[in-house]
Amino acid sequence: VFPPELRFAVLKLFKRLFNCSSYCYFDITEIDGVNTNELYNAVQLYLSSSASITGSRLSLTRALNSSSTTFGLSNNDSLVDTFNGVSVLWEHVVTQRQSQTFSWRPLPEEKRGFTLRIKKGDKHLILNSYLDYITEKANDIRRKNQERFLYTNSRGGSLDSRGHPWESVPFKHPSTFDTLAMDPTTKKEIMDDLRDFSNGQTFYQKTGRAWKRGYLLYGPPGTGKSSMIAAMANFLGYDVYDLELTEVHTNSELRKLLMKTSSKSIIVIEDIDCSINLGNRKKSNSGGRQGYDGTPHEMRGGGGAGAGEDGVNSITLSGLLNFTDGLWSCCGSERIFVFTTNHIEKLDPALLRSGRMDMHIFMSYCTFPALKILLQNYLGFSEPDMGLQIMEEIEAVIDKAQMTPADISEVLIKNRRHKDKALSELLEALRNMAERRKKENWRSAREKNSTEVEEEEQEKRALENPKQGCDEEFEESCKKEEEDDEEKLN
Ligand SMILES: Nc1ncnc2c1ncn2[C@@H]1O[C@H](COP(=O)(O)OP(=O)(O)OP(=O)(O)O)[C@@H](O)[C@H]1O
Repeated sequence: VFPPELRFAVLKLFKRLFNCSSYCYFDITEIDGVNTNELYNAVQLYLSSSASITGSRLSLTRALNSSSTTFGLSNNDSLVDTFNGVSVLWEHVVTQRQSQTFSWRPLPEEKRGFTLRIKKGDKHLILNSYLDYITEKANDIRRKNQERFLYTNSRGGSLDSRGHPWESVPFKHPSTFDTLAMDPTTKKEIMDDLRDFSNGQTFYQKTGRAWKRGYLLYGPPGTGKSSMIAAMANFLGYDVYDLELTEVHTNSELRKLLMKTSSKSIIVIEDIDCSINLGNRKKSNSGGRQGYDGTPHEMRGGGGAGAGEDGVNSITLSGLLNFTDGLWSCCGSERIFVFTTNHIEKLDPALLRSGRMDMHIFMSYCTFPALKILLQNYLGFSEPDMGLQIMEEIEAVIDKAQMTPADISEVLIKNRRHKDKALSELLEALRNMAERRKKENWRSAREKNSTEVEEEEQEKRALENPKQGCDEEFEESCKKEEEDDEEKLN
């Protein structure tokens, strides 16, 4: 007759009334104010794997695309765990959130939490060490499972059923630093830098710096920027937050998203030049550019629908920099920011200034050392194969061809069962491409030349007929004055 929530609440009340003298209770809620409570996640993971646990009813879950099954406590069920000879009781408390509850943002329909019951006499003996043990165990489990997630911000800033603004799927990108074709020295530098960063807790504490690092990956499409991010995540065992800026409409939305990211994560903004109008600076009267002044930057391509001129409703470059640099960037630790762009020349110098992005990494067209890595991975090449005559011919042409690793991979995949055919097709593709590049360079040089000649001729004409030039200038200045007057009148 009684609904389960009521039954549970009455039972809980009774239990507390009768046990109040001998037990104490600790509530670990899923959402702590605005932040996800990491202890809740740790307890959930710990309970899902602890062999010492005995429970009669467990819930089994397997995330979409995940290979592992986890079990946990069913809603409003309890189980006993033992630590250092002391028995404790865990209850998983799930209640419906009251719809009339006032909140500044939509909250999940269900309120979840764990309640830990410990005998009062045992509290001082185990509480702290038990919670430390659980956190450590949960981290071990995560590392062992290599379970990492790829998060993306939900469309239009909506929240999922658990009140998270990020949607997640298990992250299983196979790219590693071994599979990444790039200059070995740069690769080693990046790996050392990442290693130093993840082992650098004491250093960052000692120097008073936020434990975060920024990388800017730039280069033509298909040179491996996304693959590099995946390799970084796999190398460090971090989660990836793929931040779709066009779905974020205000700086405060951006801040909230950042607050909901966990530590040991890589926050990625791909194609930064397309996501936010970074070229927007104060224009002088003549239309020329002035330095960055923090004025609002509207979203490009309609992504910032509803973005207002006053900056209330739009992402600004300063907002983005606060996000990576300012106080807000420190609301978590051990975080890496990665921006990618195909057009570094379009980026605002404010983003490129030293201290903003710690490392600028150029992802170049395929070089010969990078090609060797692709050949090893795709065709199983070994050292003796590298001495083949055709390799010399390839080496001679590869830089001129300016082919991306993505294009070269395509040729190799197609012929992966026939090494010789793969190499000869590759050489042919490289030669064709080198020829095309030569023609393109020649054409653009010719265009440049003809523009220069035209300009020279114009100058010559102006010198020969100075009056005409003066008249034109005079006319131009009159026109400008008229325009200025009109503007003032308006
Ligand atoms: N440096 C590389 N090493 C190994 N594989 C690569 C490399 N670059 C590209 N590839 C291959 O090409 C595919 C596309 O590369 P990727 O998406 O990483 O390039 P990108 O630079 O991020 O391109 P875009 O700028 O278009 O997003 C990858 O799946 C990978 O197989």
